[in-house]
Amino acid sequence: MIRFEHVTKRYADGTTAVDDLSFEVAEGELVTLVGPSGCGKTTTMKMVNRLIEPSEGRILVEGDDISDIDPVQLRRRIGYVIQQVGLFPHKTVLENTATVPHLLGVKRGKARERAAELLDLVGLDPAVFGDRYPEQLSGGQRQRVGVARALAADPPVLLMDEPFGAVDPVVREHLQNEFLRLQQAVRKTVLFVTHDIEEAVRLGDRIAVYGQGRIEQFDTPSTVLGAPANDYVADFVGADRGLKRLSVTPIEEGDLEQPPVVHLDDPLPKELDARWAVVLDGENNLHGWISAEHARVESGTVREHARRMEAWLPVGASLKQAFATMLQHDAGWIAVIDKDSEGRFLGVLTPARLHEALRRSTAADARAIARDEVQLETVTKV
Ligand SMILES: Nc1ncnc2c1ncn2[C@@H]1O[C@H](COP(=O)(O)OP(=O)(O)OP(=O)(O)O)[C@@H](O)[C@H]1O
Repeated sequence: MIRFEHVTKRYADGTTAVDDLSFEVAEGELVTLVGPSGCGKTTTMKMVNRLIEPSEGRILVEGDDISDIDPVQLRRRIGYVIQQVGLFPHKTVLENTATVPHLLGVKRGKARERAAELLDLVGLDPAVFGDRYPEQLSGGQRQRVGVARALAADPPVLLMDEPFGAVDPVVREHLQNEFLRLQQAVRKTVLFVTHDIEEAVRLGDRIAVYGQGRIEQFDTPSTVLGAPANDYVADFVGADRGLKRLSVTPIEEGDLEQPPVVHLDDPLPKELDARWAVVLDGENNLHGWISAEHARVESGTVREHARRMEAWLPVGASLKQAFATMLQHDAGWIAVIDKDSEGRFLGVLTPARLHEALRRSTAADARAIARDEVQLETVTKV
């Protein structure tokens, strides 16, 4: 847990970089700090590991006031990943990763074993990359070593300052996805600084949108995109926030349409009240589809004429993935299957249903906010 209580940072020249900041990152939560250049994100982050001391207020890490902890001790409890990874150029990848545990007193052999595990975890085969030097890696690979090294001491808290800022957009997205997968496994308490709203939305359990030294909104990605707290946030998240919102809204079962369904061993259906039917196997798993026109003029069983269905997703995938899948396969609809089974068919998502799902989620957030406001007012009156 990281907790800011009324923290202000004034630099010697009078600049107030952070002004009366209070918020909390819960245990195992990933909070992204996002905002324009110079708004105080890095200052916020560096106060957590005492690279910068606050002028006022206090910060707690795992319940302890950090001003009571020796900075060196403190930094051992906190992993730190920055854009310019700062790997030791004369040490191999494995040595770089094993350095911190070794400093903490772990025996060399054990530290190297742990380092190899971590490299594996961040997607670098230690047998291939372990003995290379940093200059023999791509930018994306160096960032992965940076993440592995930050995790090496198994710190409960991770600070990440634009860790994927220096790589191209494709590698960046790849690293983000890998990092999300990793975070599911290790569940660290993470404070992640970025100036890229897309990145903030994709990674954060919650997002803090910064104005000048202050948080303008602190909420889940879908609420920030669907119901920006004020004009500043609306402007910052962009006029295309509806599109961004697609990526944080999951497909739910209630969004799906139920088209006609036939089974592989059925005779070809002669009457269908749609232009196509979904084809399922004996266990109601998705097999493919068949067009009504084709079924009417041909003979035999469904199995002989069914076409494979490539455009499908598990329930819970994002509406953005749904949209991309439709475009990729030039499909007017996509099949949605159960995520825990072998592919049990649940229904289909059409463009109209996708649009409804998007409106449903925007409306739900707007209602939730209205309810909060009502409750706050009631409390104030009492
Ligand atoms: N040592 C310093 N002395 C004086 N002012 C500083 C110092 N360090 C930062 N600032 C100022 O404090 C403000 C916040 O800086 P900070 O680095 O926290 O912003 P940021 O949001 O991380 O920006 P960026 O995205 O550009 O890294 C800026 O106006 C900056 O110029």
